[in-house]
Amino acid sequence: MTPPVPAVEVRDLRISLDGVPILTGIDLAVAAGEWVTVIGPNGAGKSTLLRAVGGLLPAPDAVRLFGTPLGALRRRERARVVATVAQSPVVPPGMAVLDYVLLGRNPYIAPLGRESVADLAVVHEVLGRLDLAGFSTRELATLSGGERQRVFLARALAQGATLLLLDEPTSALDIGHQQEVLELVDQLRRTHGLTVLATMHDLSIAGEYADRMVLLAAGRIAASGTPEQVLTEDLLAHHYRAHVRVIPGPHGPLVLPTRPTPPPLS
Ligand SMILES: Nc1ncnc2c1ncn2[C@@H]1O[C@H](COP(=O)(O)OP(=O)(O)OP(=O)(O)O)[C@@H](O)[C@H]1O
Repeated sequence: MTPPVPAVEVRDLRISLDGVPILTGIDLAVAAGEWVTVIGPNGAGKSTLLRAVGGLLPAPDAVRLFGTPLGALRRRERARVVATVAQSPVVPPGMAVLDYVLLGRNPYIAPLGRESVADLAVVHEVLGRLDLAGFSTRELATLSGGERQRVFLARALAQGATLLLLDEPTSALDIGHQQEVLELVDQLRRTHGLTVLATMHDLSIAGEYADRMVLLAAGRIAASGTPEQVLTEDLLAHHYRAHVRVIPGPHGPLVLPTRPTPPPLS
């Protein structure tokens, strides 16, 4: 039997930016329906990896989405397959929330055409799911950081792509909204077969939702495997230079930062 085609297949990905090597020799496969979270210290290359997988950096042959090389997908085709929530998306000045989320439907609207009733229905449904219905006429720039982050996710969900790339999707959210958003993504994964490739700095939350994790350090994969295999005190101490305790939790390891013993007062 031939193995199923992965949603994401990255082979020997090398990215340099302004002549500086950022990613070197990355190999990664994400199965359809899987949730993989990339962790790693600041500057490790996590966002760069997501941008390359999303087609926002040139990697036409090193990345395949559902078996098709990125370079063979036209922009509109690509947008129906993969939706990205960037770390700090551009906020168009003066744009209302509803119009911004409607941008997610562009891959389905003919050039110079108008959105259909079905497009608007998708947008309203997504706004409702993300607790944003009351914000639809508000100017996006006036929302709080957390409200805006939910709008960015809403736009990606309205895109109807089967692969979601989430770069720090919950960094501005309070713990209630963090759980709400991640539970929604997980629910969509189960009901709609979404595949998720995410980056996160909150390691305990990352481990609770991911099937597999990848630890990126200095542009290379330093470890990958289940959350239990990657979230170890030794790996985190080595790559983050952090003092942590890792204890078993009900849905994955819990990573607790612990202060190093302070020197005695002289
Ligand atoms: N245009 C550029 N020219 C040179 N270096 C760049 C450029 N863009 C990004 N970099 C560098 O690439 C490295 C990886 O950046 P990236 O944003 O992918 O890291 P990250 O792991 O997502 O970090 P963080 O956790 O801080 O968000 C960083 O050292 C960054 O300074």
